[in-house]
Amino acid sequence: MDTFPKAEARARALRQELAHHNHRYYVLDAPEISDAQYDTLMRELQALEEKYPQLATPDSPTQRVGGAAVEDFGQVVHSAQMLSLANIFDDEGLTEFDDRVRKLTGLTQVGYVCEPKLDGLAISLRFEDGRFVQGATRGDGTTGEDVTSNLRTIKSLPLELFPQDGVKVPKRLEVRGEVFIRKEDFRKLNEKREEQGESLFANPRNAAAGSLRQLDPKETAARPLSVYLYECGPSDGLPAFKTHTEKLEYLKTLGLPVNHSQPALGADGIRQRYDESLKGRHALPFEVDGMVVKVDDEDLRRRLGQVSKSPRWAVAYKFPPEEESTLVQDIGIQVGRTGALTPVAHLKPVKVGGVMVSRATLHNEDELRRKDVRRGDTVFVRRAGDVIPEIVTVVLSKRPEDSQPFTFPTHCPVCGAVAAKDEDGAIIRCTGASCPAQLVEKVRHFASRTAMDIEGLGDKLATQLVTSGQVKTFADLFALTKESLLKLERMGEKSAENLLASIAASKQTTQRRFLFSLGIRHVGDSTARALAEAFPQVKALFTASLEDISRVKDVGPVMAQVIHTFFQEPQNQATIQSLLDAGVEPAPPAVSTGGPFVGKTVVLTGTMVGMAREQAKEEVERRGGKVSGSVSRKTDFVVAGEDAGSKLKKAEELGVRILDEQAFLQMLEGNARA
Ligand SMILES: NC(=O)c1ccc[n+]([C@@H]2O[C@H](COP(=O)([O-])OP(=O)(O)OC[C@H]3O[C@@H](n4cnc5c(N)ncnc54)[C@H](O)[C@@H]3O)[C@@H](O)[C@H]2O)c1
Ligand SMILES: [Zn+2]
Repeated sequence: MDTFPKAEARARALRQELAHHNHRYYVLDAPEISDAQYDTLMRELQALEEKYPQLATPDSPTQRVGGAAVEDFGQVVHSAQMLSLANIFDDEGLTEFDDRVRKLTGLTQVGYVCEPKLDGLAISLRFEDGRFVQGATRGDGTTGEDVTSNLRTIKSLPLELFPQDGVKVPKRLEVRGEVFIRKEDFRKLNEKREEQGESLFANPRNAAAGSLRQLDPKETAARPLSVYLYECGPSDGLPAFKTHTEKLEYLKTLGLPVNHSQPALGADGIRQRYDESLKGRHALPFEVDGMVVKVDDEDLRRRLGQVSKSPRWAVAYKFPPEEESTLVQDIGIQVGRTGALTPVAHLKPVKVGGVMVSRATLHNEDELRRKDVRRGDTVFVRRAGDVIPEIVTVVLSKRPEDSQPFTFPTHCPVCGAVAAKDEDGAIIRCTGASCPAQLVEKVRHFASRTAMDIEGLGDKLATQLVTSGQVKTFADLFALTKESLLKLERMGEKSAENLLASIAASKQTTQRRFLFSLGIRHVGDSTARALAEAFPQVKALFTASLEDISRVKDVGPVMAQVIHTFFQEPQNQATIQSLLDAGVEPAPPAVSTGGPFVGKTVVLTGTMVGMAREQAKEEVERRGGKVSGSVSRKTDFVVAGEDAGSKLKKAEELGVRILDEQAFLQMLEGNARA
């Protein structure tokens, strides 16, 4: 049970806590907790003050607007107070609001307007004789900060009013609205800050506030801010508006950027608008944290008046939060199907965007390092729409003193093989050929047509074999039995027999196919061929040095490193050994010790009908010949296709032996082992 002394102590603690968060939010633009968490604290204090009215002090955060104006800026005393809005969070709150309005006005149905609640910061602008003369932040509602020079840098804000035909420029106009930053601009701004090693903004609202409240207007000019206006303050020379809608129309005729506003009749009309705007929330180019509901009729507004810090005629109907702060309990490494090691933050579970979130990906090592997320950190987590949750920023002010940067593992946490960086430098991958985390993908590749060519072993079967535990390494494929295969779902006798036959047939393979099937990163078919030629025996690669491998045709330094690491890995050596033990016989490429091309220099000219130039070259080289680009006395044969020109002529002059396509093919076939 609540007792008064306990409630009093709690209220004092809450006030202190809220004051701290107000300072971080309004003055420093660097909150430590999410808006939803702040709202929860606020509601707890409000409930206590309602229960024990003697606890409500005039300086309680429940009674006051925003935070104090920072003195570094000039101060502006508002000609009429700038208020906050009361919040509602659910349908019950909406019904209460509408009931109260109807009771106070005596109406059975009230006309409202609904507007996006822009998530930025409130400002007040003054135009005199059509010229923009002063702009201020809300501050504590009574006194704001003079940010005139900064506001001048906002491109969408006219510095001079240009009314449409027939509309008179008011003598003095005060307008109120919201400065905000578009999502796209926010993303770019944070990217730029990241590049420059500056701290990131937790969300667009803090980015907008931080950008507008710069002491140097040049800084503000570099930040892409926008502004929408939604209210008039005390002015001189304005028409008398009957409704809010009329007022907004008028502001538009003056050339001012005005917030969207839509009519809604009664609570049901509001409900419909709320559903629509909740659905349309992500399609908007700017962040909204709710919908503002306002009584449309200006006269009714005057009758309803205000309570301590908010008008009675309006309310902010908040959306479910998409951003929360929480604790990083641990950072783990996930190994994906392609072997990529992905850091994942394990979070203290928190509800974001309507679902419980306990994990957030950190994408890769670079991202982790850039954001410098550590165990024990408090972070802001976002989940907008269906997007996967992500960590936006770390709350540095809450980082534990003994915190250590996360060190990325050098070995795969699943199988223990060395983890190596991709050539593009972003992704770190496990190099283990039998790493269970990557096995499905690897088995599928192993069996594919250009690899071991095991017919019938596609993605689906590979998944079944791996998840059923029948295949833990490639070699297990050769130990499969009909009996074990029949245990798999939807596997019939016939398909099992066919599969076993095609597995058995695959044992007679070539060194090229075998090397390709191992799934070494970057080793495609042609690299496999070059490797096979240089290393006809696979086990020679276990002891090959990096230099040996670099000498292979078309193998660059990055690839050489990958290949070297692969064959050094004991796990991979074991896999290869067990494949050989299972009876796989990779035939070395045919090395020609005899035949018409050994040691001969060949020149190819003209167009051949049955074979591309590249292929003809390979065929000659495979038979121990050399292909040269020009004809000389050292040339042994010239192969002349159709339309052969000067090279053919030269060969004739020099008396070099000339082959037409037909003769060339016959010579190839005479020594035609692939
Ligand atoms: N995370 C934190 O630490 C922390 C600290 C303090 C405040 N806050 C957040 O700020 C809120 C309180 O701030 P507040 O007093 O500015 O109230 P508010 O932001 O909930 O609502 C009032 C404000 O809404 C804005 N607004 C946007 N669109 C509008 C429209 N179409 N018509 C009228 N006004 C519109 C105006 O700036 C107005 O001042 C809290 O509920 C919380 O969400 C968070
Ligand atoms: Zn692994």
